[in-house]
Parts: sequence; C-alpha cells; structure tokens
Amino acid sequence: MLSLLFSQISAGRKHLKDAGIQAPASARLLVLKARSYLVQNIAHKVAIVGAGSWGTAFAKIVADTVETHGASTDVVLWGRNADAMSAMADTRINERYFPGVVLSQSIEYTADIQHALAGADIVVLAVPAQSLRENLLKWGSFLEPHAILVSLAKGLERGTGYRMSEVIQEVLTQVSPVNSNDISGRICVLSGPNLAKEIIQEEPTASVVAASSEQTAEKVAAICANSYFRPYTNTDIVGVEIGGLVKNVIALCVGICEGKDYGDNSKASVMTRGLAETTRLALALGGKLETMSGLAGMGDLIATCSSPLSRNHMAGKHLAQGVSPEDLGTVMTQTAESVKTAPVVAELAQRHGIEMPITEAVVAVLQNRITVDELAPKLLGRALKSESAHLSRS
Ligand SMILES: NC(=O)C1=CN([C@@H]2O[C@H](COP(=O)(O)OP(=O)(O)OC[C@H]3O[C@@H](n4cnc5c(N)ncnc54)[C@H](O)[C@@H]3O)[C@@H](O)[C@H]2O)C=CC1
Ligand SMILES: O=C(CO)COP(=O)(O)O
Repeated sequence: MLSLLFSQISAGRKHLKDAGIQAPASARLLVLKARSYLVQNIAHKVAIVGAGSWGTAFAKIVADTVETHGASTDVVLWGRNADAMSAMADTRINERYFPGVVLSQSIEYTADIQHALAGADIVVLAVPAQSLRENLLKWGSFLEPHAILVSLAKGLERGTGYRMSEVIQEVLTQVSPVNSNDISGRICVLSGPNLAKEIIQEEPTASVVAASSEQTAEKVAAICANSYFRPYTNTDIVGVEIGGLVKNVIALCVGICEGKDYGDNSKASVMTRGLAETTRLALALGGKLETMSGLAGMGDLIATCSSPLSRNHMAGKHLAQGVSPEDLGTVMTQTAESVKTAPVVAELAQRHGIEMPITEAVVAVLQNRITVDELAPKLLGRALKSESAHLSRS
C-alpha cells in the first residue's frame, strides 16, 4: 500500500507540476490535491450499467468520490427500465432497491445506453452474470475504444463456464475489432465484502480492484476511493473472480444451516472448508494463494456467509424452510447468483479434477437430487482425511 501511496504522490506531483499548480506543503494535502487531479484526468465520464442494488450503490460511491475531490467527472447510471430511470432522475431515489435513500445530485440517470456510453472512459458492468453476454452483444459497439471495463458481477456463465472477464474479452473481440484492441489490459474486476445495503448507508468497507495491468487497477481504484470505500489493487484477476463467485455457493450452504437452526460450529465448518475448496479451484485456474486470504477471498466469504442481507444466504435459508429450488426465483426479487452459478462451478471443478464437496452438495440440493436434510450427512459421511491435504486436489 505504501508503494501505491508513494506512486500516487509522485504521480500527483508530476501532474501538478505539468498543470502549473503549486504543490501544497503537507504530504496529506498533496495527496488529496493530486487525487482530485488524477480522478478527473483518469475519467471525464464514468458509466455504470445496471441500476439494481450494486449498480446503484456503486454509482453513489463514484459520485461521492468525484464530489469529495471536487473533480468534474460525469457519472451516469443506466438502467433498462425507462420509467424507473425517469423516476430516479426526478427524485434521486431508487425506490425499488433503496427506498428513502437520496442519491448524489451529480449522478445522471438514463435508459439510453448509447448516451450512457458515449465518451465514457470507465464503464462499470453491474448486470447479473447470465445477462452480461447478451448486453455486451447489444451495445458493445457503442463503447469508446479506450474504455476500461469493470465487472462487478460474481458469477460464472452457463454454457461456457467463463468468468466475467473472459466473457468481456470474447464478446468485445467479436463485436468490434476497434474495441478489442488491447482489451485484456483494459479489463478489470472489483470484488470484496461489499453488501450494497451497507454501502448505500456509507458504512465503511474495503474491496479489491484487479486487472492484469496494475495501472488500470490503480485508475479504477482512484475513481472509487472515498471516506467509506477503500479499494486495494491486485493483478490476480482469476483469484479475485473465483473468490467472489464461489463464496456465493458457500453462503447458500450456510443459509441452509441457518434455516435448519444449526449453530455457529456448523456455519464455521462450512465457511472454513468452503474456503479450502475455493482455494483449490482458484489455484488450479492460475489464481494466487494470498488472494484467497484477502478481501476478495476470506473477507467476502465472512461477510456473505454471516449476513442476513446476503441474497445467496437468504436463498439457502428459503430452501431449508421448504421453498423448492424452482420457486426461489418467485420468492426472491433480487439476484442470487449461486443458484445458476453453482452447477457451473461444479462442472469447471470436475473438468480440472478438483474436488468441491460443498459445491457438489449444494448443486445436488438445487437439482432436487438430495433434500436439505440429507446435505449434512452427505458431507460428514465422506472418507476421513488429513486437514493438511487442504490444498491438494481433493
Ligand atoms: N447487491 C450486492 O450487495 C452485490 C452484488 N454483487 C453482484 O452484482 C451483480 C448484480 O447484482 P445486484 O445489483 O445485486 O442484482 P439486483 O437483482 O439487485 O439487480 C440486477 C439489475 O440488473 C437488471 N437486469 C436483470 N437482467 C438484466 C438484463 N438481461 N439486462 C439488463 N439489465 C438486467 C435488473 O433490472 C436490475 O436492475 C451480481 O452478479 C451480484 O453477485 C456484487 C457485490 C455486491
Ligand atoms: O457479493 C455480495 C457481498 O460482497 C453480495 O452478496 P449477495 O449477492 O449474496 O447479496
């Protein structure tokens, strides 16, 4: 972090010098001033695509960052429902997701995607994982050729088993040769313990911005770092994505424990063994061990598994209380990614020869192959083994 701070100071010093601005005396003031200058030079416009729970909260994060630094960056939030977006433009309230929360004055609300993307240097993708491809196919050609794409979704694509960064790379290469130019360096993912309902109340949290290019990650971190949101950078995209999407599956299992009134021992056991299987998969795909003990691994796992606010946790609880997997979609009004992603995780693990018993048990429940009451006996009845086999394939 220190090196990032020093690089921010030196980048800021250079920018201030280039702009002919006198550097302030204290290092803190210098950093603040440099950040303001950096924010508006990194992005003249940031577009957030998807006005659900996380897209709306993230638009607030960026708008608050921009306002804090007195930067002139435009922040636009796009949603597919024209009536809802026009109501938001009038009231600055997202009535469906955050009733009563008045959002920043500086956010523009629109249902016109071409308008939202025109001139956007950073485009934040906040639609559910299974809809990312169809969306990018529709409007990928409207993206500016230099735009950085930030994925917020925590899921794997059905059919391909792709992570969101892989979907972005593949679709943009198809849709527009201009946009595919140097695309891998412009893809970024953001993940961590980030329950939108807490963030919208400005409760402090940290997160991880990962990109293969450290510079890209730093740019995205700069546009969302404020008094309640602290992003760390990372170059391990695989580890950050896998941590974020598998914890949803583990949270569903913990939700089942909760719904069955099992106590903290059960939940801690699922979380810990859940992290072990997440780590095995991440390592097999090229992710890094240290990412798994960080915010996008353990951090997000703790938040999602412990919080009644988590939709994945809630989905598990509903299952334990008798809702059928088929009815989850009608009982729940918000996205619980694990319901569609769990079988894809299991397939991916199988393809790589990785054993993921909790994920497999969750999939068996979701596919009505076992009941929620059979889940614990299935997990506990497996052959005994050494805990030190933790990171081996099984
Ligand atoms: N809500 C949260 O606390 C967090 C959510 N995430 C991830 O963010 C992603 C989005 O989740 P949420 O915003 O929470 O979901 P949500 O259910 O609150 O909102 C989803 C939004 O996407 C829109 N949408 C659905 N299908 C669409 C389509 N085909 N085309 C365009 N828009 C479509 C919906 O109208 C809605 O506005 C998920 O992958 C989730 O795992 C990640 C971190 C935190
Ligand atoms: O990813 C999240 C918190 O980091 C949100 O979790 P849910 O999608 O389960 O609500």
